[in-house]
Amino acid sequence: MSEQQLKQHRDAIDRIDIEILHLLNQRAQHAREIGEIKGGGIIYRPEREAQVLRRIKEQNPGPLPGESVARLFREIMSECLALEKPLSIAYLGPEGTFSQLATLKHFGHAARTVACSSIDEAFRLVEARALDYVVAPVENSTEGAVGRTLDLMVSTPLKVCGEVVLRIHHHLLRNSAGTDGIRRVYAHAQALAQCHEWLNKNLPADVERVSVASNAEAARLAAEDGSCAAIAGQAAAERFNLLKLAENIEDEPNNTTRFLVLGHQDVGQTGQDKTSLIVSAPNRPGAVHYLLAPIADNGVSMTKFESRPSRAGLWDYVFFIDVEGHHDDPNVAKALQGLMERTSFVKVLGAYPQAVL
Ligand SMILES: O=C(O)C(=O)C[C@]1(C(=O)O)C=C[C@@H](O)C=C1
Repeated sequence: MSEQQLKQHRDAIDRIDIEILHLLNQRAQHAREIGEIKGGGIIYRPEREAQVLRRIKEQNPGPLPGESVARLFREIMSECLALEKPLSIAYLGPEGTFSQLATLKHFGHAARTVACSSIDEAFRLVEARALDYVVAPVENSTEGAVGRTLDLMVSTPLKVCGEVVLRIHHHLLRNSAGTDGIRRVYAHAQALAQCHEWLNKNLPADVERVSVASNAEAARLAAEDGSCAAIAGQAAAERFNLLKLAENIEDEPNNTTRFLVLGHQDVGQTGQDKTSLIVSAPNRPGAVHYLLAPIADNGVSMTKFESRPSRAGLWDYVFFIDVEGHHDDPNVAKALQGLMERTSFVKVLGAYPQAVL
């Protein structure tokens, strides 16, 4: 390519950048005015955000991939929303955990993310309205349910208003190159379990595996001691300036964690929603089958079914159910009505848009 052709393209990019800049600010101005119309009411509108992102993906002419343009618009909306009112989001800290990554993926980088020392504390701060929303891990594709989040959902007055699905990649991290001299590997218990096969194959048997409270804590410990390594994600590697000795060491390549976003609001329909609920059933043969019949009878698909012992009575169970659709969609509303006629305890946790990113 000649110098002259290069210059032509760069001149075009310069012009386009200024156009984008003006358009972005026009967009921000509209958001600011919407903020005034809302007048101190609820600023964050998950249903509208999902519609904006879906529309961008559908209408994207390329060559940029749909996922990439959606990510860019995620950040644009995050900045526009912050002009209306900056949001504060509680997550299970410390900084650099997958929970923080999930929070940023869902709310964008203009949101203020607040690291909490436990999932309980994160819920409590939002329940007390000290922070606006909480992002809590609820299930992992290899490790299953996150029990503490499920237990908190039974009693919280908060409502589910969104979901985030995050691909989990684990790396082996150290403060110097090479695996020689590693005596110990720190990781969260779930990360140790998710990388079990890889560790068996790639590290000597006498390397001690020590579970700690979070992957970020593991990275912090490895940063301090050259004879230790950590298993953690990209964010923790960056935060503690560690080298990646091996990337993507999780045994299951499709390892994903699903998080729920909880706040104080009901979310409207978008046409591609989920509803989460908790029901109880007595410990009797056929009880669950009888209870769930209205879901199938109304053509509603169930995307999750998780049982946990109820704390109320010995051997009674509560069931965490996700169905496709919004509780105001006619078929879902009928299914819920049927459920309520068959059990004494149904708690609708919320209806929210299916994850877009
Ligand atoms: O449409 C709104 O209600 C807005 O406030 C605008 C906007 C956006 O930037 O598109 C910003 C924040 C909301 O969560 C949804 C959308």
